[in-house]
Amino acid sequence: MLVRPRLPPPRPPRPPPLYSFQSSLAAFNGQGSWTWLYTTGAILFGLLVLEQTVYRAKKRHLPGDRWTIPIIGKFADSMKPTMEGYKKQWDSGVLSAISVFNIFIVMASSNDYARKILNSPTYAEPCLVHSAKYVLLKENWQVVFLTGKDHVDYRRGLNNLFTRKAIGMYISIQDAVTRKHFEQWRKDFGSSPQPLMFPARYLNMDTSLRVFCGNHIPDEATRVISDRYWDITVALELVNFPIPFPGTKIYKAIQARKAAMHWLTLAARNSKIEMANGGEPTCLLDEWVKLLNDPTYKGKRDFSDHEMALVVLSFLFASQDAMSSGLVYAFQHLVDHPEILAKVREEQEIVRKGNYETPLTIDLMDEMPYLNAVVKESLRVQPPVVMVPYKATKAFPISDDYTVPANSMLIPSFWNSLHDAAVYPEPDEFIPERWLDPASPANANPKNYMVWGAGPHRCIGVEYATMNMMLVLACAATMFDWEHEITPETSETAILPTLFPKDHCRMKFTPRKHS
Ligand code: HEM
Repeated sequence: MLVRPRLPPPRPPRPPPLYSFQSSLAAFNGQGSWTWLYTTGAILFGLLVLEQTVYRAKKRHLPGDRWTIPIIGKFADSMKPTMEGYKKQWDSGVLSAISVFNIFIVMASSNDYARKILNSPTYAEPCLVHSAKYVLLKENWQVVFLTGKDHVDYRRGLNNLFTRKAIGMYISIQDAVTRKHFEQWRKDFGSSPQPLMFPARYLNMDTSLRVFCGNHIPDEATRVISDRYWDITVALELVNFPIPFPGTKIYKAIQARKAAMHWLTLAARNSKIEMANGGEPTCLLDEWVKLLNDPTYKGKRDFSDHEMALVVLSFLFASQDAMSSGLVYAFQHLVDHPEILAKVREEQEIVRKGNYETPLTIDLMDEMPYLNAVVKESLRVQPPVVMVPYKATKAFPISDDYTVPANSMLIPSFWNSLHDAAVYPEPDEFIPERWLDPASPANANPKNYMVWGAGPHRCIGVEYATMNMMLVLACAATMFDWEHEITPETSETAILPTLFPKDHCRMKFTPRKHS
């Protein structure tokens, strides 16, 4: 008998796969694939045309590339900025346009336009690079980096920390810290030229921390914060990998900020305890706590330890790189102009009468107009901060024929103001004498001197920074003979984004013998 094999029941038909590589490949050979390709291509093309159209509509007649590089714009240039590149941009027009990752940027290079941006708080406010909110903490924007009336009120309170009386106290701290560092410099720089940049940065950090926090933090803290602060500096470059993955610059900067905030918060707490116990102020935090405890003080309110630490952190952020740049270039200008260094020493001799061990005071500093002119001129020739980023909060009619579109970045730059030959004849030359004649074009045009910015956000630390630079130079001029090793990179500029000589200024200091 023939037995028929039993057939399995028929399978239900398989549902079509959601995605099949084979079927896609096959489809590519069919009609639908071309439609898909054409559509995608058309969308991409449309987006690229839209990008160019928007760029050109915003740029209008301003100088700048006629077409922007798709998506990235001038990203490559902003990764490796050079002074030559900046100068080319500034000289291309008083207002000029660029685009980076579709952020439309208007650069203002004339004195009038730079000042107009800084003095138009209803249209423009300071903005920081993307990484800043990670590095300096988001809540800093609620308490320190304010704008408008909130900023004016907050700043009024902080101005009390930079009165002449307070600066007088800070000078004695600056003097002691500087002399301590010079003992070390004697050993480190004595035998052969060494790069000055990092020792100058450490000196500045140590001085600032002692001025701000006094003895409320231990010595080890100033070293830790100083060493790790470099991670913050490099993370605040114009362009950085935007997400703080472990190992990225922003990640390292966040760790550095956490270390700094730990010590700064402790300092605020210690200062409050000491002032509550009747102590006399010996640093900026003490001055502040004492002011807040004064029942007649109008700006009285509670400041948490954390908020006070944030303020000190923002002072460090605003001062550390700029002060270090200013100081390194001041050394370089003076050592390269021995006749000017000789005049600084002559003035020191007259004012201090050979008594170089006695600490400097604010009254003695008042008697050093030549040294003051040296600092002013050095900062003019090589300004630490050449531009500051602002943002147009609404359409900003900056000139009769151009309105900056809302949300554009606006970058007032100071270089051309500070190198204007009509105000500073021989603008690239280091000539402190131009500040000594009250009728000189330099003194007659104070609005050109944009080293400290202008308007409501003008630097709060002008006197503090000037005094500190004068003090360091006064001590170094009298304690050491200086030598400078010129290298092929001496006259090249590193943009970090404050300016430094590319070779970090190689100096030798040997103890000076006084007759
Ligand atoms: C050579 C050293 C320095 C230079 C060249 C410098 C330059 C500047 C510039 C250009 C601005 C921006 C101004 C604007 O937007 O109009 C600024 C703001 C500021 N600077 Fe300085 N600065 C220096 C040192 C310091 C020091 C020592 C401190 C702190 C003690 C400090 C604290 C600040 C603060 C808090 C701001 C923001 C002010 C605000 O938004 O109201 N700076 N500085």
